[in-house]
Amino acid sequence: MFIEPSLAGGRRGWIEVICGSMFSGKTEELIRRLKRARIANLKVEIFKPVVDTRYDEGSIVSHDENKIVSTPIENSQQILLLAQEVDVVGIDEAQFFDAELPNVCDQLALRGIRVIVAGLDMDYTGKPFGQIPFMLAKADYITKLHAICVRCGNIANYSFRKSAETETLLLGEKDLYEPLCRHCYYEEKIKK
Ligand SMILES: Nc1ncnc2c1ncn2[C@@H]1O[C@H](COP(=O)(O)OP(=O)(O)O)[C@@H](O)[C@H]1O
Ligand SMILES: Cc1cn([C@H]2C[C@H](O)[C@@H](COP(=O)(O)O)O2)c(=O)[nH]c1=O
Ligand SMILES: [Zn+2]
Repeated sequence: MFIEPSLAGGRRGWIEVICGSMFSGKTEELIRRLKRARIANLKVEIFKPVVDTRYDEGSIVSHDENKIVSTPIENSQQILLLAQEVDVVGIDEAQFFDAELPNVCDQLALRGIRVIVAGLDMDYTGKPFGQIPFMLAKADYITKLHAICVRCGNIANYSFRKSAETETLLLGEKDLYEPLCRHCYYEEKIKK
């Protein structure tokens, strides 16, 4: 389990990245860290891309319906304007943000802000997703989570798309995606 670094020795910003497949617990872990920051009386702001309209427009919501209020934004630069006087910034579904995201997170960390970014590390084809690989390169702390493979029960790091659509951005849940281990993922891919 991730334990917050000590703030002793003055205020220093840093970047945490939580990555993994769908259903691996990224949103739950993000919410857990943000709630603990609030318990510590830190000022927290939470952002998600406006394209993610699943569940609730004004909150981030986990697959188990654990939720926390967030601000939907069009682009990553808006975070710089909206995150004034805050101690902690949380960003969910970060794979959907634009190419400025790593730079924005660097600037926030330089302001002394703790930045916690959660997102899918791979898209449905198994390729690195959006800015997440760049965020992993910049991160001070990385947590990779795993779901459970719905075919064999091993740990899953792939998000298998069940439908034939080929666009990268396709919002969905269990209707469209299932978490699979490497072995089961490639077995399914061959069948397609
Ligand atoms: N195959 C699965 N493996 C693990 N968790 C699953 C699975 N299917 C459903 N879940 C549920 O999803 C929850 C994680 O949801 P969430 O934090 O929203 O994940 P993520 O943001 O990574 O998609 C788990 O606590 C569990 O209750
Ligand atoms: C793999 C993959 C996923 N998506 C979409 C599907 C969901 O709406 C989100 C991921 O949500 P989660 O909190 O990680 O479960 O992303 C996509 O658009 N394209 C993909 O390749
Ligand atoms: Zn499997």
